Amino acid sequence: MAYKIKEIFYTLQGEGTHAGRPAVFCRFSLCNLWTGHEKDRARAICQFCDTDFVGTDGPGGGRFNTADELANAIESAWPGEWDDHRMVVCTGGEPLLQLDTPAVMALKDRGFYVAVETNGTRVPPEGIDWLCVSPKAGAELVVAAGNELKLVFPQPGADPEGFEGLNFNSFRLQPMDGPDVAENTRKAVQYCLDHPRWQLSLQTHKYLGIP
Ligand SMILES: C[S@@+](CC[C@H](N)C(=O)[O-])C[C@H]1O[C@@H](n2cnc3c(N)ncnc32)[C@H](O)[C@@H]1O
Ligand SMILES: Nc1nc2[nH]cc(C(=O)O)c2c(=O)[nH]1
Ligand code: SF4
Ligand SMILES: [Mg+2]
Repeated sequence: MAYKIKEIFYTLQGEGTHAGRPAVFCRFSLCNLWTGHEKDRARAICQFCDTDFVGTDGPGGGRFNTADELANAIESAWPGEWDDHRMVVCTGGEPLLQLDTPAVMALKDRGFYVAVETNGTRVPPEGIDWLCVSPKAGAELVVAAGNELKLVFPQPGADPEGFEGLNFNSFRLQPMDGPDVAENTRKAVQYCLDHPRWQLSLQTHKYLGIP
């Protein structure tokens, strides 16, 4: 199967438990909750997306015909040394529309710790090392277990209490970026203080001005 990839780039994981860790980001094209076109945003299921995942025209992006081709491109974005620390973050768009077992295995064969950022509407393939699920109001959640549940907050129709019984090791609130980010950050801080099972996840790359 061919993989449509928007961009491949090396940066620090900005969010969640692994914030600060160097990783290659592989951003898959396509999402099942929004076309990615601004004209469709108001009627999308997920309306607050901060990401351009349309097409294959970003740095390092393209169509990769096999899992090995994709994994080779990701490997070539990792700096030459430090091979013991290889990490890839598969994101998008919605990576689980395309990421399959052959791709995960090709990455693990090359020594990568494979992390995935998903909206939780698709069953993940075997072999993922770190699964971060970010549920969206109005979208059926089919992934009820994983490493990290990272809820964009506040989201009318997706209150944190609704997810507390799921099988995750870490529960995070990430302030919704956009015009109200300052207020959303204050609300997320207060929610964590009042409900200590929840920890704050900041999008640190945005504060740092890195990709
Ligand atoms: C662009 S999404 C791609 C992966 C997947 N489709 C998902 O939604 O989890 C990557 C992460 O950014 C989060 N995100 C998207 N838009 C955001 C926003 N406006 N503010 C804060 N986080 C946002 C998502 O919830 C997800 O955790
Ligand atoms: N630095 C950085 N960290 C991230 N963590 C999750 C991201 C994403 O878009 O999925 C992201 C991103 O786009 N950049
Ligand atoms: S599910 Fe993820 S990629 Fe899709 S529109 Fe929402 S935040 Fe963006
Ligand atoms: Mg991002």
